[in-house]
Amino acid sequence: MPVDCQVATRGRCGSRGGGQRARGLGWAPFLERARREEKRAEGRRRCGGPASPGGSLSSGQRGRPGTVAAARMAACAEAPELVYLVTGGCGFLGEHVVRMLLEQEPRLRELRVFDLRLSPWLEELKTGPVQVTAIQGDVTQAHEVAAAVSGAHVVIHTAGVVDVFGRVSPETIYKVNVQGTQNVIEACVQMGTRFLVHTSSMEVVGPNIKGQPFHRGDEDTPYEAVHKHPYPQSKAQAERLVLEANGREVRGGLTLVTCALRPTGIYGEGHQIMRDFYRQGLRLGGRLFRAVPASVEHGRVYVGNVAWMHVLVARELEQRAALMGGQVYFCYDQSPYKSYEDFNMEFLGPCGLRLVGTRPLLPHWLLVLLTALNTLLQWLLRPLVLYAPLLNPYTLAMANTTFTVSTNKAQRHFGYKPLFSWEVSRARTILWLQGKEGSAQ
Ligand SMILES: NC(=O)c1ccc[n+]([C@@H]2O[C@H](COP(=O)([O-])OP(=O)(O)OC[C@H]3O[C@@H](n4cnc5c(N)ncnc54)[C@H](O)[C@@H]3O)[C@@H](O)[C@H]2O)c1
Ligand SMILES: CC(C)CCC[C@@H](C)[C@H]1CC[C@H]2[C@@H]3[C@H](O)C=C4C[C@@H](O)CC[C@]4(C)[C@H]3CC[C@]12C
Repeated sequence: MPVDCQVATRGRCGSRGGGQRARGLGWAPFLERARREEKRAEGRRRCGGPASPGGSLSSGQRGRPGTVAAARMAACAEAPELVYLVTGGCGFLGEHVVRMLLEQEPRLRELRVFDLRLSPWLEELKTGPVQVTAIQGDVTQAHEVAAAVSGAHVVIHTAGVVDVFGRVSPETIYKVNVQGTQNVIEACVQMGTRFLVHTSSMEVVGPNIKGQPFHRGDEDTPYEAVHKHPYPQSKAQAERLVLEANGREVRGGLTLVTCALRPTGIYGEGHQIMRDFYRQGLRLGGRLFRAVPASVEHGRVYVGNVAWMHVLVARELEQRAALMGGQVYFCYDQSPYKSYEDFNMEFLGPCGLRLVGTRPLLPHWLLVLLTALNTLLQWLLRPLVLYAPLLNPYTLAMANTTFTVSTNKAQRHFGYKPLFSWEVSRARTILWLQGKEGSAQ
């Protein structure tokens, strides 16, 4: 249920600037409510009033950074005001999607952020021109999802359990990732919400259990997608549900338009595994030891670009429903193709760490033995303590198997171009790692 709801004092049709990051919530509630009502009325006068969820989205602003104010003005002149729901909006990716929407979607009236655990940074967003509604809820609870979806024009479903370390039971992974996604679909159908963007994963494709390489493949590259691990299995099942739901009739008689995005390994501000490697390196006296060959390429993509792609897809889904509905898109940008460890060193190096060895220090068979030992320990210790190291048979196979994408499908279908260059993505990630800057906690 909505636990809070706030509209800021600036007109929704006015310039946005960087105002979303402003702090300070010291207004008296009644004064704020009055201003809110006044602004709403003004917005309605200037923008022609809100539309129903089943109504038209009226596309148009294929916004690039810096054009938001103009786009907002233009949007207000003709478009309805939109309500977006982001599930998992307090997660690593979710936070970036939320911030990106506030910066880059000029037609936004209300942004609902739905998550199991709400983050404190949501507070600062409530001082901007868009109504940010924080909803503490669980995607496995159909009624909670339905209540959150009710009245939304677009749902961006990023919520999920991301676990390849054995921290979460397979049952929970399935319940959240598959049943949760089904609940989101059913809520859209019941509530008449037409546009659903789902965060899938490259792991829906691979690496597969045979460890076959996928070298700069695209969405049509043939690959034997066979999984045993609960996480990729659940993501594959969820993606299938989303794609199959495309074209279903929603309340009001219109059809549901769905789309799935498949990021490769995401990095950027808020990436906890990167931080874990950083801390581990510091503990080891500023060194990390190479474990996988430098020749293995592992696909990575900057979180800001993944968020940007979500925002663009959501924006373009209506106008290009016939083309984009039921489609999958890999998330890509200009991040270089490198091994998992060499890529991490792009950030950890400038933070003072060193990767020791030009070749893996331990022979592969020993690493495999270590992963087996970790699996055994995890099982033995389970009744007493959760032992979930980074290295297990699955993560070793992932790091050891070339899996990179090279595609321009998103560009062809909806004009996607990365918003952040590799240099900027790298610099922002380094600053965050050093604790100097960055939105994600
Ligand atoms: N991190 C990656 O490298 C990566 C790569 C490809 C795809 N993805 C996908 O992107 C999405 C987001 O991943 P992330 O890395 O940001 O993970 P994350 O764990 O940081 O974020 C997931 C969010 O979902 C929320 N959530 C979990 N269970 C929930 C429930 N039952 N109800 C409501 N909210 C719930 C969590 O509280 C969290 O805020 C996931 O669907 C994941 O499969 C991630
Ligand atoms: C040096 C290695 C042997 C140490 C182990 C690295 C391991 C923890 C890394 C390697 C690959 C990583 C995954 C990959 O980037 C892609 C995804 C897809 C996404 O949907 C969820 C995250 C995940 C699984 C990364 C998790 C961490 C992995 C396994």
